[in-house]
Amino acid sequence: MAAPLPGLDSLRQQIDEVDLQLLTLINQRAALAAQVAAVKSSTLDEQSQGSVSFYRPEREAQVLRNIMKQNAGPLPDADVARLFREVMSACLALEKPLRVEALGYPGSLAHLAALKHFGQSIVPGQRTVAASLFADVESGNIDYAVLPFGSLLAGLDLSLTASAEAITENYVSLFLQHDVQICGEVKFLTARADEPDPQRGAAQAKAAAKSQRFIVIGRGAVPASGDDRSSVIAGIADKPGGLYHLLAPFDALGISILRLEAKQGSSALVESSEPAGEQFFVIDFPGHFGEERVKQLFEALKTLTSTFKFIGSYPNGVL
Ligand SMILES: O=C(O)C(=O)C[C@]1(C(=O)O)C=C[C@@H](O)C=C1
Repeated sequence: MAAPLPGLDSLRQQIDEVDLQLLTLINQRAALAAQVAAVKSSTLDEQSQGSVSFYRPEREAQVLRNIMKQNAGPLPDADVARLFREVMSACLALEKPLRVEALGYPGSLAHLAALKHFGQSIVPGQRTVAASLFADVESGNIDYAVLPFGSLLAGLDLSLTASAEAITENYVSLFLQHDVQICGEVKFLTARADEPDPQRGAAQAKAAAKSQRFIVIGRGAVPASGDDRSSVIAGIADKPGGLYHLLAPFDALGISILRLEAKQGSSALVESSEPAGEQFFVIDFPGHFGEERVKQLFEALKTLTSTFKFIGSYPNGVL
């Protein structure tokens, strides 16, 4: 015969006890984070060129990956990661509340992506013009911005995100004009690949699920997290074989390409100084700018391009 189930009152009493332990532990953690802040403030951070970076995306990615790796259940990895995401968000807010703005209206996907990436304890904002976000991140008016990026733009539900005018603004020219870097990516699955919408079919649902990607832009480089990707903008003369030659160093150095996006009609994108007929590519690949192989790649790409801009090494999205 099965052992009798414990009574409801006894179980709730145990939950109360565990909650108190959690409360103590969470506050212990917050007090440690406050000490980290004091240490950071007392040592100028080279990465941030003189100002203190309280937000450390590489460390946050490591913390969340570790939690997911150690998780023995019964809570699923994604749920524990979300809970720890919020704990870290509150700890960081104690160090310094971050001002994070999203490209989109309140409740837009970009806004939700900002909360997903940074947690609820940020000072959120949103706007519909990408250019002002780039300028304000660069000047320090805001700490970070979250923007839809890449092939996402094509399939995005405009009503959920921002005006068509805002999202078709060209990020390539903005990255070339402003000293900002990608410091994180947020994958946002609006349609789950395993639950296809019968109206659209499994293949489209999968494609849609994959396409929802946002980037976080900030100032300064992000140290390696151990599982990183990098992005560059490469401008080449728009002629046959150009892309073939551009990709040769990736092959030679054994670096795979995670994403390649062409920006056509580029002569109109960047203000007058650009040669007519230049074609831009945004290329994502695995690795961090501090790795020897990636340094060699950059040297090779510089010799093959009319415009070359490194736009960030950042942790592969965890949540
Ligand atoms: O490790 C740090 O640098 C911290 O500031 C602590 C902490 C955390 O709560 O774990 C908080 C904010 C950072 O973004 C990363 C991690």
